Amino acid sequence: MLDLKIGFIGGGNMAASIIGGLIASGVPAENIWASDPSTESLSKLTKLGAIHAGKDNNAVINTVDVVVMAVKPQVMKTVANDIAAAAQKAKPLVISIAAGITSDSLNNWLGGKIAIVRCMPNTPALLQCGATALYANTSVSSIQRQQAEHILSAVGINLWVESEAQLDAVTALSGSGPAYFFLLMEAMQASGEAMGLSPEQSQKLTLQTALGAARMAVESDVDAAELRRRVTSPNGTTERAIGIFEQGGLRELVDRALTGAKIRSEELAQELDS
Ligand SMILES: NC(=O)C1=CN([C@@H]2O[C@H](COP(=O)(O)OP(=O)(O)OC[C@H]3O[C@@H](n4cnc5c(N)ncnc54)[C@H](O)[C@@H]3O)[C@@H](O)[C@H]2O)C=CC1
Ligand SMILES: O=C(O)[C@@H]1CCC=N1
Repeated sequence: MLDLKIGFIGGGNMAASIIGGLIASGVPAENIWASDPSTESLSKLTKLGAIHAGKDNNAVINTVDVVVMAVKPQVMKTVANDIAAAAQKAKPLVISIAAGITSDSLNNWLGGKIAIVRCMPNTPALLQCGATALYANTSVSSIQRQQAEHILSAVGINLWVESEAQLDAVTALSGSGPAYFFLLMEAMQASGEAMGLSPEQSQKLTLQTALGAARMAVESDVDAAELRRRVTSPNGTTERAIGIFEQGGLRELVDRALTGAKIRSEELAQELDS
């Protein structure tokens, strides 16, 4: 795996995170290629290590075993069409991290019969603390599955889904998910301030509470519901707050919000396919 030549088309935030994670996990920088028209993106990438960074997407395809497509969904079709001839010749494993682009669309834009792993990471990948779900089309071999896992595991945990449609649920849950926790943090901070704490105090207490709760939920051998019950003393303060959340329909609201995100993910796939 250390000899694998890995390329990135599009060298923005997500690509930089994955490249940073790969180098931190021991992948030699000289085995990494990246292309991006932006001089600013390229200079950020070269600061991560001595990777081969340039502006020619086709040069990357012609060189690597695995290419990560890390451009915005809206430009994916143009970029894929531009590299299709080279991809047909070189037949690399193509990993797409773009939201809403189906493996069928990308395969068609690349000229067909391409091994494609479509995945949905999330922004905590920036801290190598991401959660990624992966889906492989039928052209992907078991060795290529391992290569995709190797690359995405550099930025956090990953798991496979067997149906591509499940990626819409993943997008709604973990792709967009960090924003839901940030929203709750914003609301808790505002409430702390309204109750008389300074903005600094409220922010500090909110953020450490979020971090502590997340670590407990991940590291404990009991589930979130049990951890919640353990904070909730009979007739105490937590019970009052949880009761108000439940009466306000928090669970139903969360379900409606995530279902809305899933439907939007399905719509995006149709819009981007046209
Ligand atoms: N931000 C998020 O929460 C998540 C983003 N993604 C996906 O990751 C992908 C990349 O997103 P970011 O890194 O946040 O975007 P970004 O804007 O930071 O990076 C995109 C890069 O593509 C480059 N680019 C533009 N045209 C190009 C071309 N013709 N050839 C090569 N490179 C080109 C841009 O110069 C830029 O550096 C997107 O498809 C997005 O859907 C996936 C999961 C989560
Ligand atoms: O909001 C979005 O559409 C993208 C997909 C997952 C996170 N950001």
